[in-house]
Amino acid sequence: HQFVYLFRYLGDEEDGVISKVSHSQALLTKLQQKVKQKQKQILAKQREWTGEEETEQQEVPSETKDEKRSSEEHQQQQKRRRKSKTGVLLDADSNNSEPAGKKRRKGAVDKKQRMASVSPESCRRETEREQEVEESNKDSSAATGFRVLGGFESRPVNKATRVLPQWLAEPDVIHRDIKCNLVPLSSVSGVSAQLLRKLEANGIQHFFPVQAEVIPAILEGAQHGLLIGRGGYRPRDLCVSAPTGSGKTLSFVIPVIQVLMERTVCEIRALAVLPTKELAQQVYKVFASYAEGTPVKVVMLGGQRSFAAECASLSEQRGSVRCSAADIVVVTPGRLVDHISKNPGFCLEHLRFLIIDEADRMIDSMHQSWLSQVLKAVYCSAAGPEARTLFRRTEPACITAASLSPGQMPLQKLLFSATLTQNPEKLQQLGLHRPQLFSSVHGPSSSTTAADPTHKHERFDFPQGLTEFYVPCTMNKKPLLILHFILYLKLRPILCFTNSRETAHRLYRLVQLFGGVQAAEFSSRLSPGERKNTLKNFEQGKIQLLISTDAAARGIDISAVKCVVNYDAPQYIRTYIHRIGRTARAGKPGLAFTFLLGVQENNFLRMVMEAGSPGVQKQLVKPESLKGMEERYEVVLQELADVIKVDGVTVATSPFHCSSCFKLL
Ligand SMILES: Nc1ncnc2c1ncn2[C@@H]1O[C@H](COP(=O)(O)OP(=O)(O)OP(=O)(O)O)[C@@H](O)[C@H]1O
Repeated sequence: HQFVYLFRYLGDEEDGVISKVSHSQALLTKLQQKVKQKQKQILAKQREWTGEEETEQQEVPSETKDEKRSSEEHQQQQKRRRKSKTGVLLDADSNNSEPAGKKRRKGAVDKKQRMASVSPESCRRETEREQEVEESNKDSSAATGFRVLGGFESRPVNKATRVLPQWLAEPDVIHRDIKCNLVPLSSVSGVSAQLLRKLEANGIQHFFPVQAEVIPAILEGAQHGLLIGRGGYRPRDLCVSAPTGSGKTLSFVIPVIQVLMERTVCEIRALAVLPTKELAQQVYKVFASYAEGTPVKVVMLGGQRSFAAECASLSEQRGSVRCSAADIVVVTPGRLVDHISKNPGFCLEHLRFLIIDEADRMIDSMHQSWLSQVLKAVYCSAAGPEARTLFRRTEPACITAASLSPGQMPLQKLLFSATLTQNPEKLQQLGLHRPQLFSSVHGPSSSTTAADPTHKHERFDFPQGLTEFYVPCTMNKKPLLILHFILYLKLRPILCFTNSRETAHRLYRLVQLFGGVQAAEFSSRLSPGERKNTLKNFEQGKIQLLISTDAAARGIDISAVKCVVNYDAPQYIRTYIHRIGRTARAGKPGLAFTFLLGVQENNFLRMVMEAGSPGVQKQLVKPESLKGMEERYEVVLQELADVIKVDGVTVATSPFHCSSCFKLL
């Protein structure tokens, strides 16, 4: 294009030379002259920028006004072209606002900095490469009169290594093997006889490894009373990453009740935030059970009752004084924000513990800004008259002699998850104070990988008693497989996960129509009351097959679940870990099956192995094993189409969306 442009430009200009030599030769000569002129101009301008005397400029024949304009236009066009091709200017440009000399100096500095940050060997290679490019540029410049741009060949780039903060890279290790690392209750000091008796009464003879590590750490932070931590400093925030079913709940319930047992003030001093109503209900039950018989009061705010009823449950009349009826509040983020903003009686100024269970999921729900609202409510008295009271607290800042006197009521954050993120940017959103991480390791062979901060994939712990299988299948065999598991292999109760509530509902209807299995569904199609009853029935053994969305994937503790089936393969490793973690809890054995279509096999197996799974075994089900059910299945599919129509399930949102495709369910 540049050539075409220049030829056209030169062709418009008639002069006497053209009549003597051939047209093309004349054009070429003219072109070379123009290029030389341009180079001289650029050189002159560079000198001008660098403060040198402009001498050669005068030797350049002066251009007519039109030529100048055309030349400028040409430059502009070239510049635009270069920009659009490479995104950057590759040559010294007189229209550039940055002086060329300055550019050169900057380039040299950049290069120096680059050189300083790489190894001597790569330094040498880079210099050699640049010299080669320069040499070839010189040769071609001499031959053609053009400056040849270069240096576009692909070069190896030094990989950036991920460096974790020390607290994440070097955690306090929790033993993964529960059974071999049970700790006698009496070995953990600081737990009152009353709580120990309660533990024993609930069938707990030993502490699990996570409890033996975390309970003393929380108690230590409150050893010198509620006001100060060890050595007079604010206690460190704690993060706990331990496998599903390893007993994380008791590792915060016991020490928090222990610390708050001396009921010095009637105020909310612990807040446990959980992502769903069902989980909040479950944790509330554990808190309530261990707080019974102590002065500590626990209140649940999950939206099951009216807002007014929840407000009333938070305060009580003591003579003429109204005070908090709750020491510990268990809450979901939505309801928490409602109480902070609409309930004037909801006071967090005395909050000592903020427990964030399923912390990675809670970080993802940070858009609800629940944490910033909690912190605002916690530190709101700093500027008011209460600022002079014993419980004065200010926003955490640098520790100075002045900031430590008088003592402040600290707020300690306690984070728990089986899949705690290692992403420092995500964790930063929580504003952790000198965090301490407790984490389990993956066994001797892979422990170095787990601790290796440069490892590309996040690795997690899998429950020890768990055996993982995958079942290769086709879409239309999936319902038959689940029926086969229940009716012939007698694997029950089964917790079965689908990726959508529509699939959960249709599968539930199909199993119902097929008969012979007590099934139920669990998803957002159900009201909170219905979900609560369904879980209760499942726990009591009244349901053999519970077909659920990921609503039941996290935290739900039902010890009877012997088998988890991923009817739909999970998309994310975290989802997989939480789903399969509904079985093999508390060191018990459990089975997890994942139904995989041919196209899913490789990706799924890679994802699971990279996450640190000890291995997923292939489980083949012979087609003959399903033969006996096929006739009935065909009949049921016809009935199902009508049932689904009545139920009003949006067929279009489903992957099985035409009547013939119901066969694919
Ligand atoms: N020391 C113990 N001895 C016996 N059973 C225990 C002990 N600690 C906890 N458990 C039981 O282990 C089960 C799992 O505990 P918990 O629900 O706290 O696990 P978790 O680590 O929170 O799991 P998830 O990550 O799935 O939420 C519960 O039924 C609990 O009662």
